[in-house]
Amino acid sequence: MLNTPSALALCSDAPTLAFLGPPGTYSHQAAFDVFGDSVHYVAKQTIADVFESLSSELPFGIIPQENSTNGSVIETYNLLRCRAIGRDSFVRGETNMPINHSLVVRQNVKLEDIELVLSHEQALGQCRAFLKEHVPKASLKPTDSTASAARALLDPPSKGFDPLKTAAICSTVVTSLFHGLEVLRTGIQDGESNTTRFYIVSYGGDVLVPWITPPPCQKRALIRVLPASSSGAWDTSRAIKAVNLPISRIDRRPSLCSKTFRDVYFLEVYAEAGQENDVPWFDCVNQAVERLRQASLESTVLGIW
Ligand SMILES: O=C(O)C(=O)C[C@]1(C(=O)O)C=C[C@@H](O)C=C1
Repeated sequence: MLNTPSALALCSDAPTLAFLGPPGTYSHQAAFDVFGDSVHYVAKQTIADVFESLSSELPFGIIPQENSTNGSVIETYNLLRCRAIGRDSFVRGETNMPINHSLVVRQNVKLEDIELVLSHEQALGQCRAFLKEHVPKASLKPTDSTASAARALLDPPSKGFDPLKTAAICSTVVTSLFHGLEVLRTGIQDGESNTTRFYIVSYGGDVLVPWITPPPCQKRALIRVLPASSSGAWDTSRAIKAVNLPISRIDRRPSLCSKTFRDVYFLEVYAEAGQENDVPWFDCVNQAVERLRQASLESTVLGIW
């Protein structure tokens, strides 16, 4: 659980880590579980800002990747298309966190007053059934993060909505960080075991990640694959055959190139239990990349961990 005052006790040479802010987001809590007092936390406004801020001065970041109820975090996969990922910045690890959402309001606001619900689009998607049943007439408005939704409730009404008729979906932690808010309902997520997986990213592939407890070596890799511009239609089975490693997930996003439906694919691969020690994992992944190249598929390793 997040424990913000301890951040003050950091030694000055601790590295910095960017997270989706403001303080009190789930990204902040997930990072704190993994890094505790071993990093300085730097809040960023959007997930894109987390990626874009990575540099030798701000070498670490945490980004939400997938939720067990609502699926892939689209914003993250859109950013993983960027050339700088796999060249300057890399995925270095992962962490899972159970997500328990609350409906938070300004003090004394009642459920029947609510006409608008603010939150990150992932959180809105994870609470669909609750919203339909309890505030069916309320409009839903996506915000940069769950904690920024809560903070907006403290803004004056001039911001385009009335905070006395608005609720935020966020963690209960925000009520101890922003005064004047209270929890109306808790445990409002649809999935029984609502969990979000986060990627830990770093600027440069070699910089030592300051885990408080180093995770066991997982032998995973994320590979971005794009059909070569000269090749014909994309054939998923060709890529799967060429990779020839177990694939735990495949994501697909528009590549934004001029050729219609020439999408970019993200393959997360892993080492089969028992086969880990035959060939070093790093070599296995590079051999897969070479096979993809031979199959006319342009690929980039976005991370090996
Ligand atoms: O808005 C936050 O609190 C976040 O950290 C982002 C995020 C996400 O994008 O998935 C993280 C965990 C929850 O799934 C909801 C929102």
